[in-house]
Amino acid sequence: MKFTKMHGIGNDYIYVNCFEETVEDPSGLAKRLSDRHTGIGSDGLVLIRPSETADFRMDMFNSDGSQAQMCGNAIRCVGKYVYDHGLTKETTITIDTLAGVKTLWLTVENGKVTAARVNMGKPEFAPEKIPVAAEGEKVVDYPVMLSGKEYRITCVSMGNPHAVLFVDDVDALNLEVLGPRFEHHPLFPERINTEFVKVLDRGRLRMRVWERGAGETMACGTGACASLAAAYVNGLSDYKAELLLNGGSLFIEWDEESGCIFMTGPAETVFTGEVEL
Ligand SMILES: N[C@H](CCC[C@H](N)C(=O)O)C(=O)O
Repeated sequence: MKFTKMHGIGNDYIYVNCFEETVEDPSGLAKRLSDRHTGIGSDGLVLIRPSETADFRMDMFNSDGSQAQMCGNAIRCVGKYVYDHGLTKETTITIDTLAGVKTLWLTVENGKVTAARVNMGKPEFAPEKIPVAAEGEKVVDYPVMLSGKEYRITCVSMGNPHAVLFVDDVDALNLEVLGPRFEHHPLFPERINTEFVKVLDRGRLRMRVWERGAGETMACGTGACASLAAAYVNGLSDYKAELLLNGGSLFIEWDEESGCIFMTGPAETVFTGEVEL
């Protein structure tokens, strides 16, 4: 099977062009090929497929084999892949996902896509739609006991579930310990992506993330959107901010008129290859 390795500020995936390849068991393949010793090495697997309702379809699987509704860094790379490989000549395209159809505006330099702006849709705060097993209209600045310590979380869905915490020093956190405790907490029936955010100022947020099904990644596009939304509703940021992630920056803006969040960031190709299945 042919594949292309791509990343969005270090959040790296294996991309398969399903116009040419057939993938029988994407969940099992994601687990096998994501291994950074016995596989190709990645945060997961992304299938680029035809769509009846949009220009293309993206299906995304974490490195543990679980399928996610949406992936911000991956959708920018899908936009890059389809343009660079001549599957489209358009620079405004639509990609269908389990979180609905997303619109992308591609930045082309020297004939190749270097970045994309994505309409990530509206953040969802209703607990039952995230889902979070909590009462009330929203889960904002909500106390959670974890290993004898109280944390305060704000939960948002960008199609996939997020819990955002505001902390004083993200680099001091032991995510290997803390991350799984949030990911598998009974509050989250479908598990959770957890973002740990330090507010540098109202326009700059430093973020680390423990991703559902992947562990700590270098970046998380949906998580960056959830973090901006959470910072805004907690009165900690303006409606737009630079999100400083381990792998680089994403620019996130919550458009008041449409209620949608827009994400802008780079997309890069690392290498192409073939793998024996
Ligand atoms: N781990 C996430 C999917 C990948 C999201 C992230 N890599 C992004 O860029 O949005 C989940 O299970 O919901």
